Order: sequence, then C-alpha cells, then structure tokens
Amino acid sequence: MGSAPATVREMRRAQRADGPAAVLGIGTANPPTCLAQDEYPDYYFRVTNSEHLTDLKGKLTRICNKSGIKQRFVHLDEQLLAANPDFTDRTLPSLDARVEIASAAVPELAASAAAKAIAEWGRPATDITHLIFSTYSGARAPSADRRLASLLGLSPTVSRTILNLHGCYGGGRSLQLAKELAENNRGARVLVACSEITLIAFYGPEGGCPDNILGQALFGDGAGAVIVGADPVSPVERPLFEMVFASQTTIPETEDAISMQINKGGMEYHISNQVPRLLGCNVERCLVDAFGALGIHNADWNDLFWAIHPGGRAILDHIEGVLGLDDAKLAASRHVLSEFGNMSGTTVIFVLDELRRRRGRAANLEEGQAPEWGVMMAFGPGITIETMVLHALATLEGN
Ligand SMILES: CC(C)(COP(=O)(O)OP(=O)(O)OC[C@H]1O[C@@H](n2cnc3c(N)ncnc32)[C@H](O)[C@@H]1OP(=O)(O)O)[C@@H](O)C(=O)NCCC(=O)NCCSC(=O)CC(=O)O
Repeated sequence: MGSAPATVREMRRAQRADGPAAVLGIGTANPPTCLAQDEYPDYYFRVTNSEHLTDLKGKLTRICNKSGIKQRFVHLDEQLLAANPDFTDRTLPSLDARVEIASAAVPELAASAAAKAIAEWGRPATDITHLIFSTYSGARAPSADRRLASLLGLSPTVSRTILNLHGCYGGGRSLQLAKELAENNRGARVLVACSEITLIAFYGPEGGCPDNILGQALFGDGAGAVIVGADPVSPVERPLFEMVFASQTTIPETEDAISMQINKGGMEYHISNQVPRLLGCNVERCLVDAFGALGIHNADWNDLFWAIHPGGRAILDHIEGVLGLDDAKLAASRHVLSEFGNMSGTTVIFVLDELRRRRGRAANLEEGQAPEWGVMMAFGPGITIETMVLHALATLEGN
C-alpha cells in the first residue's frame, strides 16, 4: 500500500483522541406556552371536557400539590387542541395527526437548543462531525435527526444516529455515546440533541384508570443540546465538564416498572408507584461500581456535585435519603423539576446547565470551592440507570 509506514495498530492509535471527552457547550429551549401547576387540574379537566370525573380530578390535584413542580411548558396549547379534539380520547385513532405535528415541532425545538449550544461552543456548525438525536416522539423516517441537520446547516458528511423511545434515560445514553465517539475519533465534535414534546402522550382522564393521570401531572416539553469533544482547541473551546467514566445498569426484574407504547391513540405509558423505591435501592451500587472502576473507594457522596434526572419529587427524596446527601446537593435537579417538570430524556441536560450556572454564580460571589468531581445520573424504562462521573473544569467558574 504505497509508502504508508504505520501498522494497523499505529493507525488505530492515531485515530483516537488523546484526552477525555468534555462538554464544550450546552443549550436548552422550551415552547412558549407555560402551564402553572396549581391551575393545571382545572385546566386539564376543562380542556378534556371531563369535569364530571371528580374523583380523578381530586387525585390529579393531590399529585400536583406534591409534585415539586411549579410550572411546565407545552407545545400543545388550547388552540391546537381545539383543532384536534380527538387528542382527548385515547380510544380514537389520532396517531397520524400527532405524528404530523411532532415531526415538525420536535426538530424545530431541538434546533433552538442546539443553536445556543453551538454559539457557546464558538465554532461553526459545519465543524460538527456526529449528531445523536434522542426523542420519544419519533415515528417516521427520515427522522428528526435528518431535519435537525438541515435546520442547522450541518455538513452532509455528519454521521447521524437517532435514539427512539429511550424515555427518561435518552439524554444520559446520548451523552455516553457521544463520549465514546469523541474519544475514539480524533477531532470529532458530537452534537447531542434531545427533544421531547408531550403532545404524543396527551389524552383525557378515564374513569377506572387512575394510573394514567400521573404522567399528565409530571411531564413537560423541552429540548436540550450539548456539544461534546476531546482535546479542546484553545482558546476557542472552553470545556465545562470532562466525562471521566460512564456505565449503564439494568435493574433485574423491573421490566414492567416503566413502559411506553405507541398505539393508534398516541403513546401510553405506565409508571409503577415502586419506581422511587427501586431507584433508591439501586443507585448506590452503580455509584460504588463507577468510582471503584476509577480506583476510588469509600467516596463521600457529599464531596461531589450532583446532576440527577428529576423523574419525580419522590425519586429525588429517596436518592437523597439513601446517599445521606445534604439538603442543597440536589438543588439543581429540584430547581429544574420545579420550573419545567419532567421533560424525559432532555431533563438531565437542563440539570447540567443549571448546575454550571450555579457554580458560576457561587464562584463570582466567592462562596468557596465547589466540588471538582461529580455525578450525572438518568433513569428510564428497563429500569435503566445511566451513570457518568464528571470532572468540572476551571473554565466553568466565573461565567
Ligand atoms: C406522584 C408523587 C408526586 C406523589 O407524592 P407522594 O408520594 O409524596 O404523595 P402520596 O403518597 O400522598 O401520593 C399522592 C397520590 O399520588 C398517587 N401516585 C403515586 N405514585 C403513583 C404512580 N406511579 N402512578 C399513579 N399514581 C401515583 C398516589 O396513589 C396518591 O393518590 P391518592 O391521593 O389518590 O391516594 C410522588 O410519588 C412522585 O414523585 N413519584 C415519582 C414519580 C415517578 O415515578 N416518576 C418517574 C417518571 S418516569 C421517568 O422519569 C423515566 C421515563 O419516563 O422514562
């Protein structure tokens, strides 16, 4: 082969990055319609013409009151709902109309978030080499990743991957894959985009089906984007978090605990009331294993910073309890839950964004040293737990 001097092993080594993958930019976006959680039961039972189901309204009110959520943003406003009255009844075949709307709205929301991440990153969008898109609203090909690439003007050689129906672990999974791509392809710059809109899973309450009501109280719409790359080019690229170790764990015998299924009336999901307890029983083992793999034993969880997917208030309470975390440790997760609700796979990106903002503020106020090391965790159907050990860099502070 001509005069190539290298062995395959040397070629392989040259293709790999030297340093660890790092977060180089973060952006988030929400649709404009904001619903206040304390007004939601009145709103929901009115727009679904279900005022007669008083027991379920009482239940939804109790869940909303205890949800730790102040407000959520949604694409499906009253006008859109009035144009699509079938959406309130999940026994009617409304999937076509839902897919039609979501196919446009999901990549557009992602593009808003991605534009912010790219602006912070500081390089042209055409320098992106890989795109990973995660959503639970995908039901068409070419998919939202293809549309997002067009909206952003990405290079035709960008390498695209779509993750569908990973639910709330979609953000964690995408970031783990981005780490692998960045570390194994010298010079790679990976755009992770998660975009979730609840329109695909919105329907009215049903007598005798109290399970369905939880999701209507919990989920909101949002998109999050992250640029990931190794060996940052100074001074343009300013890494925020190094992605030091990543793992995925499936909790045995929990296949039925969280499930999602697309059918003619939209997406149905089931969320067992055991989810907070199951996560509480399993997160510490994932953390011990992750830090053990790095040779760190007996870590004090309060010495770390935390970016936990706020699946629900009770989930955060359980995790805080089993790990013995101080009150403020999950503040970024609780803040995101309160301001946006559970935006499924996107939520953990909002938490990372909030966390770095808080670190910047604390540094500006000279409030003492924030922890250098931390953890990001996301959960979803499986039950799947995504764990990533992060190392915060000084460029984060004083923004
Ligand atoms: C729903 C809660 C806010 C309720 O707060 P408390 O538990 O403190 O209050 P509580 O015990 O008085 O319960 C209030 C009411 O909520 C109901 N309730 C609780 N859990 C429920 C569930 N999984 N499904 C349906 N209803 C549920 C109770 O029966 C009760 O109804 P009544 O008052 O009639 O007796 C909380 O339990 C919570 O945050 N749960 C976690 C939610 C969760 O699993 N999220 C993960 C989403 S999935 C995810 O993030 C990943 C993914 O989608 O992929």
